[in-house]
Amino acid sequence: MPFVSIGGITLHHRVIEGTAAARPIIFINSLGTDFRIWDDVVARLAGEMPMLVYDKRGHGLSDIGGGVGSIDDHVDDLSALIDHFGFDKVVLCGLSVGGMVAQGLYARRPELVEALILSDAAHKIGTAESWNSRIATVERDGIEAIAAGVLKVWFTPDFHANRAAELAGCRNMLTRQALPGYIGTCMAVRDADFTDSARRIAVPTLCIVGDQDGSTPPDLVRSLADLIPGARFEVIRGAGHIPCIEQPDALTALIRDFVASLPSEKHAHG
Ligand SMILES: O=C(O)CC1=CCC(=O)O1
Repeated sequence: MPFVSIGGITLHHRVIEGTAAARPIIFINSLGTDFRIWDDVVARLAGEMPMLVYDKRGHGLSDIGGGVGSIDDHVDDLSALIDHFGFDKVVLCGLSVGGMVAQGLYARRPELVEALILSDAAHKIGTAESWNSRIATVERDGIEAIAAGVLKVWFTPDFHANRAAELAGCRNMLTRQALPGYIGTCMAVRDADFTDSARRIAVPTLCIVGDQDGSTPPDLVRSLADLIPGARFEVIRGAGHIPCIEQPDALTALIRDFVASLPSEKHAHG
């Protein structure tokens, strides 16, 4: 079974084999989702590069973990996973809070990171007030109470109008996350600020955003890209906060092109 227990936490993951000549990419999911959000991207990249997807703690089939949630806990898990699989260097692709976890891993263990792909992520997301209000609502009324609002920022009006089955499935994914895991991750996002460390990122970085992202809008993601020396900034048209579900072709093309541009020997095969 695709589970590993490290640092007292059991993490659910999936390894997708790819050519050993390419660096592995690790995909990190966002708040209220599990690793299935990457399915359509991983299917398109299959065979090109090794990939690892995992449910970050508190989500999917991974453990919730104890105590108050912090980005450091998520970084601990990712760091331990990289060691567990024996990767010497990886490309990290994180969505939203997943992009914060990627920034945190780079800040702690930069030698492990060849490049960063930060999708709909920022150095700081939301305000303490907005997160405290969300936490209070879900503590009182459950994730159901915020689901309609969250789905509005996740997906465009076009997705809502034309992809009813996927919308319903994503709603199930959101509302079925464990409440303590969801709340812990809200706390982690609330307390995270990578403004200073973003300025010190010294690996190739691609910042991507959906043009209709209502959570980390294009201007915010652009401001992250502006902080990171040499970062590339790309907008995906017709996407909200989760381009890997809404526009997997466009996201995959950006990932493929970015990875092919990396200077390392591992990618020299083209
Ligand atoms: O669910 C949301 O509101 C969007 C989001 C913020 C951080 C994250 O990971 O997702």
